[in-house]
Amino acid sequence: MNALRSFSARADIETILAQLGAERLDVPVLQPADPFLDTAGEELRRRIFLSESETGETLCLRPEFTIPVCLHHIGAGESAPRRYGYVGTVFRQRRAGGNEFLQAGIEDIGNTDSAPADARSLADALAFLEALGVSAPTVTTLGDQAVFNAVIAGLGLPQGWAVRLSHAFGDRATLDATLDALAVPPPPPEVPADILEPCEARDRAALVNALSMRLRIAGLENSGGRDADEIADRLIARFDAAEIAPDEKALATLRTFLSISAPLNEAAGALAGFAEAAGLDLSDAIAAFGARATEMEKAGVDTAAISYDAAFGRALDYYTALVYEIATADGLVLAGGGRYDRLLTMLGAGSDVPGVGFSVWLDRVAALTGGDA
Ligand SMILES: N[C@@H](Cc1c[nH]c[nH+]1)C(=O)O
Repeated sequence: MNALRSFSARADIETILAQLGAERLDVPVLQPADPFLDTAGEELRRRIFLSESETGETLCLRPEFTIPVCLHHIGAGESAPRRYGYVGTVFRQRRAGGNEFLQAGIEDIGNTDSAPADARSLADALAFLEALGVSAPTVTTLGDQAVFNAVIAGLGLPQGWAVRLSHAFGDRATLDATLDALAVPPPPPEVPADILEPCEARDRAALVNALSMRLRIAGLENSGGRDADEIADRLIARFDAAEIAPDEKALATLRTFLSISAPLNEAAGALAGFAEAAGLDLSDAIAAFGARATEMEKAGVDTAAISYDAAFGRALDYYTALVYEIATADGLVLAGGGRYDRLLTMLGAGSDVPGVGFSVWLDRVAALTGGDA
């Protein structure tokens, strides 16, 4: 596998990146950890290799490229759209197998014409795999966080639940657990009387006082743990959650939505049928979805061969709309990507900057093609 890191392998990738119209960008292996911890979500957070600088800054070995590429774009003060291409090692802790993986990809940042940019991203990912010599049939699965969010908004679920569900999208087990919890709200936490009273009254100031007193008595104040404010917010959220009556109809509608699966060229119709039956106005989300599928066709993508799965998401928190993966017939993911329209603002951009991109897992491709990537 050492051959994967060889110069000739990288030179091939650079040719492919250039052919796909991306400019090559190198980003440091050692990155500030906070941007990943804040924006990438739980699944990646668990896998990050953390370290600390002499000055106390928390650093990490880059676990992926999208965030460092966005940070570069912001830091360089770019205002024009750019297409960045990259190749290099990413580091993720795994219980079994290796911890270092070779990735290459393209991030298309600042292009406000979303539908064609999305289409180009998927077409590029497919072309990338073909250029690497992947000839076995692949399976492309597509999901859409924006459609999911529109359904949640249309169902009028309480804000706290909407946020939880939106975060859970991309992780089927967490999503199912959240749906189950929504059906049977958890009982309120058991707390002593001096805490219970302000909780039930939702008297936040009194609750913070009572909690501060207990922390002080226990000698825990300012011990670097969660402080009274944060504990108060969590307690109030748990009391709120316990009081929300389960809305069975909304839940059933949500489950029906999550079971929708159709070839991409029929998916807008399937979504429209669902929206009508459920009495939801999803017209904006469906129009954007349909326009994107049309652009994909124009870009030469066989949309009849792509599966839209309403429950499909990726386990990274920064996606806002399109998500997709290209896998082998037996489910090994070779490439994945999607749109992240809020990520650059979260990372410090002064105005809205849209982005879409994908990464290819070169080690897996090499194992498949028998080549050295
Ligand atoms: N960085 C993502 C893939 C991606 C690139 N751009 C958008 N998404 C990953 O490692 O899975």
